Amino acid sequence: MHNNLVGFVGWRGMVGSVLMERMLEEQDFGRIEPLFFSTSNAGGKAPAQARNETTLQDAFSTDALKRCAIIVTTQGGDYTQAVYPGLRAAGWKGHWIDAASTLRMNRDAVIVLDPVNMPVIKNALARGARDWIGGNCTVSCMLMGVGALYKAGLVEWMCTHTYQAASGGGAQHMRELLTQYGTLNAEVKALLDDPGSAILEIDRRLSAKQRALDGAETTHFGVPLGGSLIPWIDKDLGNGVSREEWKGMAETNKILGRGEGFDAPAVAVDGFCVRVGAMRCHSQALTFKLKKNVPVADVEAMIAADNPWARVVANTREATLEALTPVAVSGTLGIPVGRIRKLAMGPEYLGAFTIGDQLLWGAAEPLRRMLRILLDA
Ligand SMILES: NC(=O)C1=CN([C@@H]2O[C@H](COP(=O)(O)OP(=O)(O)OC[C@H]3O[C@@H](n4cnc5c(N)ncnc54)[C@H](OP(=O)(O)O)[C@@H]3O)[C@@H](O)[C@H]2O)C=CC1
Ligand SMILES: N[C@@H](CC(=O)OP(=O)(O)O)C(=O)O
Repeated sequence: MHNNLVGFVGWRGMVGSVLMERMLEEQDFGRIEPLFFSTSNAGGKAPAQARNETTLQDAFSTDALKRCAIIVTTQGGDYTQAVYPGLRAAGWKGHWIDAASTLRMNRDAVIVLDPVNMPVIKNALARGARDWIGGNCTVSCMLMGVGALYKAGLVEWMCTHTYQAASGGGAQHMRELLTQYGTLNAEVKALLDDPGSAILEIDRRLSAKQRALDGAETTHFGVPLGGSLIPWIDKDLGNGVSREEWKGMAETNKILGRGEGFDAPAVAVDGFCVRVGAMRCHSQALTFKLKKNVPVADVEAMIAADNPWARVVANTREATLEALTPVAVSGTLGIPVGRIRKLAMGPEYLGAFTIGDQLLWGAAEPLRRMLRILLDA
């Protein structure tokens, strides 16, 4: 095993491309010798970041993968399932950093989000852990925003209702959403151009077109998302809960070092996960039952002080429209938390709204930072 050889699988995909961009911005490639893999073009030319290893390696070759001290994969769960068990069975003892959910709940795997769970990561490093998995995008973005309340032990339970972007499904889903918007616009364009046209006629035609969108325009979402929403994300667990909703509680607690396998009891987290027509930011409306009545100003101060990316947005209309929308957040590492206020149910009930770019903190950034942690260890 070559000491600073870091393998990258999935680097040209959507999450992988965001990871490459961030690594270039942070000059991470100066610390490593990258080895680029491909599932479709082994033997081809590696990207410009390659230095000595300029040929794409076969991502299914255990021998090629075994050369790496660290493997970072953003290729997806099917790839992890196909390759990881055989690689470990072949005796590979390197570090595996992965965006996919496949290994997340394995006993020995750590869900990495170091601004929130550095102690959990350090403990795992000390006991020789080697599997470092990025969390679900909604969970990671939420904890980057309001992790301070969990760290302070203030949360009795949390209910989250999400507004998740098309990008969570992948690049093809983003394209499909935009295609739908285009088709719908074209359907009513002439009426829109005529200021005297009747809005109910526009609405009637639009609804008819949405219902009539052909299969080619709903291949990925299954139904129209443009001008609509889909209150189900990921698999049906068969008990009325979607897999995305199940991850909310399972992953939040695992990231925080609570629940099964840890000494601290789990915090109840539940709610509904909804796909909306946003591009790459996941938004969430949060309801907390706090263990005690904490003044809003104290909550705001804790969130603002927790990490350099969480930002409190004043609970005013003007500030909300300026800073608390997917459009304002997209492509940035900032995690705004706004609409912070006490709810009518009582002084322990707190509401908040938070947004995160699900390709940055939701996917690529925790992996990039875990690589740095391993390089610094
Ligand atoms: N999308 C998301 O929001 C999140 C995704 N993840 C995880 O990351 C995994 C990868 O997601 P994502 O990046 O969206 O997947 P992509 O579909 O964008 O990329 C996955 C792979 O597809 C291959 N590919 C085929 N055609 C193309 C093309 N035209 N352009 C680029 N790549 C192409 C590439 O492999 P090759 O180069 O080998 O051909 C690439 O690495 C997911 O399966 C999931 O496990 C995790 C969190 C969030
Ligand atoms: N399921 C998320 C995206 C994702 O990839 O999540 P996970 O990494 O938990 O499978 C979404 O659709 O928005």
